[in-house]
Amino acid sequence: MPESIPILKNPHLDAMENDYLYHININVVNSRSATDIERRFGDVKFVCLGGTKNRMFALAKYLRHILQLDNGEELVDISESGNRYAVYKVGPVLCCSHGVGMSTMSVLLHELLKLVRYAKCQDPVFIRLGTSGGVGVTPGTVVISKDGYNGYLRNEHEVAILGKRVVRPANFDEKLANDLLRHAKSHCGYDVIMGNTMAAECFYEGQGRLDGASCDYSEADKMAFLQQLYEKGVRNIEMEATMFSSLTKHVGVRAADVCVTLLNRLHGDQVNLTKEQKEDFEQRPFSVVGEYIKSSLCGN
Ligand SMILES: O=P(O)(O)O[C@@H]1C[C@H](O)[C@@H](CO)O1
Ligand SMILES: O=c1cc[nH]c(=O)[nH]1
Repeated sequence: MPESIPILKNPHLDAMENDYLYHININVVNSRSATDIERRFGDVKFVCLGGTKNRMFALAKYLRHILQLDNGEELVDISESGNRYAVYKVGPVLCCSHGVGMSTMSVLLHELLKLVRYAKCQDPVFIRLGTSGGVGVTPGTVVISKDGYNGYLRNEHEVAILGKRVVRPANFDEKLANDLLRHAKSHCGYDVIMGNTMAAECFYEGQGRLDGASCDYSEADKMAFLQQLYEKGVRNIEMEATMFSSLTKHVGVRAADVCVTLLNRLHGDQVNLTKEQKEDFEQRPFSVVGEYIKSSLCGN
């Protein structure tokens, strides 16, 4: 497949002289030929995303090591002055924190998608490395998402635009997901599976938990809901997959969601891991995605 530069899906961008990517504090001057942005970011091939700044710092350190790009210099958060998100650049990879949930992630995603367009990146791939609640799987299992399901158990993302309900399909790139799975199976000593992912608007009631500040349903209702999810092939629940898959698909950029499960929701609601267990689990998506990136950069 020939490589291509992301075009996105907004004709107004072509008419803009400059574009200030406000939340990551990157100013794109003369956006039609932004040579400075091309020089700084034109080599980016992978944009990795995850909830927290610390995790993305750890990911950047890990990638720097396995890609043999550690020059001993301090890793710099290039968006620190934006006061919202953290962005680290490790050679051709950006590692970016997106916060909790679709609304915070979508702001960052719009700006990063525009960044790779202005920088003329060749066929960049966006990958979320997250945590999630498992549905019928052993904690620690890594789920590579096939399709995203929303809180109504529909394989779509719904967004209000100009007072109207706009519904877009929520599917991840099939080939990318299969490639990630194939690579993972060849080197991971833990379970890595393909499954559908439900993205909830809320960690508590939206994910059918019994331990939120409010809950108007019974344990039997919760279990029936989780069973319904399982029957739809959903193997994990997090808070970003539908927005992430639908926006990237809509603008023609390949994306994948690789999340470790911290618990099996069929057995409870509380996340009760030790610090060491959590670190071990969070490392798993690093290894799945890191090895994939390494082999892709080597042309395998
Ligand atoms: O990448 P993270 O671990 O932030 O993803 C999940 C989904 C929510 O953002 C958050 C809820 O605890 O964790
Ligand atoms: O159960 C969980 C665990 C992590 N993240 C979620 O969104 N849900």
